[in-house]
Amino acid sequence: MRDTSLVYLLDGAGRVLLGRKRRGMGVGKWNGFGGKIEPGETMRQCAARELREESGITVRPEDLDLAADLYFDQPSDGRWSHGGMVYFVRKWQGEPHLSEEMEPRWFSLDQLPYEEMWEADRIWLPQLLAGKQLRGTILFAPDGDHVIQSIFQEVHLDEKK
Ligand SMILES: COc1nc(N)nc2c1ncn2[C@H]1C[C@H](O)[C@@H](COP(=O)(O)OP(=O)(O)OP(=O)(O)O)O1
Repeated sequence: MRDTSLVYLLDGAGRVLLGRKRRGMGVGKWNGFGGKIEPGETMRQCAARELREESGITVRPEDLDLAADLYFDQPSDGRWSHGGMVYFVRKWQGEPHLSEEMEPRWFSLDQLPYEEMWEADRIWLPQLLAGKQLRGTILFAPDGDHVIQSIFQEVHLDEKK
């Protein structure tokens, strides 16, 4: 699969914007906003486009703060393996709205719905929210949903804006 972006809005008042996926990979789960990179795009452009398409929110690619460089490893069917760049953003324009792909909702940072999120999120997302930058690999079980193993390393991520 093509590499993907994943964006979380932070409102500076202790809340994060998540979306409940309404179709495709991870349907029914709360997640950040994102999707597959298109030919000719940078990952930041992909992140800004996917966020706009899925929530109506507009951001400048250079306002995205890179937080993690992940690899979603699906050994039972390598076609689903892909990289995922995770960003936080604190400056945006517009109000989140329902789209074909996502139902947006603000959550308090101390009450994230981990039971209804991807299994490994509870390991890496709190670390990113605490200000760490991570590189990591998440190894999926053959069902493509449950996680067998995940490995994360704190790093300094440097990406051209
Ligand atoms: C551990 O696995 C995952 N965890 C989290 N938190 N997010 C994940 C995981 N695996 C994939 N994702 C994210 C990465 C992307 O943001 C989406 C998948 O992208 P999608 O398939 O929805 O891409 P689109 O281009 O939007 O799809 P369409 O072809 O439907 O437009 O999930």
